[in-house]
Amino acid sequence: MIYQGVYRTPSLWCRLHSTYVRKMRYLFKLKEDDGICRQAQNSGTFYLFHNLSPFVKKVGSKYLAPQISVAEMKSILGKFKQNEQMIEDSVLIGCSDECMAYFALDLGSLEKSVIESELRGSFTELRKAFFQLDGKDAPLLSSAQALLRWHDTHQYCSKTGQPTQKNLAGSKRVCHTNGIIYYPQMSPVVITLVSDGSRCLLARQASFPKGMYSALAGFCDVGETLEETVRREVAEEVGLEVESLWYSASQHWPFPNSSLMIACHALVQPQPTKISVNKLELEAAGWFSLEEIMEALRREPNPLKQEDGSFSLFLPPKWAIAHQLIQEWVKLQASSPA
Ligand SMILES: NC(=O)c1ccc[n+]([C@@H]2O[C@H](COP(=O)([O-])OP(=O)(O)OC[C@H]3O[C@@H](n4cnc5c(N)ncnc54)[C@H](O)[C@@H]3O)[C@@H](O)[C@H]2O)c1
Ligand SMILES: [Mg+2]
Repeated sequence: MIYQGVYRTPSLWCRLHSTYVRKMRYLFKLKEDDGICRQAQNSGTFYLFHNLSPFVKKVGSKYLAPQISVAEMKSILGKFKQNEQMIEDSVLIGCSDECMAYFALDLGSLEKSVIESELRGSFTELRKAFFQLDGKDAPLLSSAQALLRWHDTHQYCSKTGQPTQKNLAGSKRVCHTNGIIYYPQMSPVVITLVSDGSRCLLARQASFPKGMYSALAGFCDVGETLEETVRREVAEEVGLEVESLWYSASQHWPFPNSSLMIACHALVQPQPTKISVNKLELEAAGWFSLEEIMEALRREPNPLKQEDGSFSLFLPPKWAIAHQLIQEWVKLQASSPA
């Protein structure tokens, strides 16, 4: 009872809870209550997409993701003679410290160029814009795209074949024929930086930009623990046995679909450390010294052709969790006895 009373008295509510707790409780209510979510849509802001490409503005070498007001949204929909109810197709992706809700909406059914000239920006592939996005925009657009994609591909119940309906916030879809509730999914992926104590192991797939090497990554199989996935992937991809491992951090990753990247460090026995590369998975893999890694960290994350035609080693951009793993490994080397 006290709890409910507090909820209804905003000033007391604000005094009793930190900004973070207030935001989380507010988002929870929006996901649970379509009525409150509808009100939030009428005062919130919108990140726009067109067939899953986010709307961005280029400022110098950076991309910014503008938040479109509900008034602007209504004006755009009016220009296309679309019903304002289309706003309800949006999905909730967060809120400001003042509890103003952020939504994402895909306007793929409307003419792209008209929206672009109206709002003076462009719908740009997320892969192209991702690494030049502002620190706050990248995770928002990444989860927004993942959520919009999931709704687009889960329009029908896989049991009955009947249409499913999203709740206003987009945190679930329901098949009203049999009551099955579908929740957005993501695939767990481990990403592991293997070390032998003095060197670290990096690998590249043929699809990577020339010269880029990263930590080993792999999807979790059903039933596996994270530890089992790390051990299996290292054995599968480079033929080594992990001796010990520890968790570092995690990151949502939008490519090619929605993944939860779980980053770990792993140690293998110092001897033998001969790599046997699984050519079905990787183009190349190798051990790199601290000096080589430090030099690569100073380089821009772009292909750089050398005189002999080969490409200089470069590492994933700062945003990628692989980069953070490498930075941590460098710090660890500096702090551990020679
Ligand atoms: N954020 C980062 O720093 C970073 C760095 C490296 C890789 N990654 C990501 O890690 C992911 C996994 O790496 P990988 O490609 O080496 O994985 P992987 O070694 O498991 O090999 C990929 C193969 O696994 C199979 N697979 C099994 N489950 C799958 C699923 N749920 N979705 C798609 N394929 C599945 C497919 O056959 C696919 O070709 C990639 O999507 C990549 O974008 C992120
Ligand atoms: Mg892999």
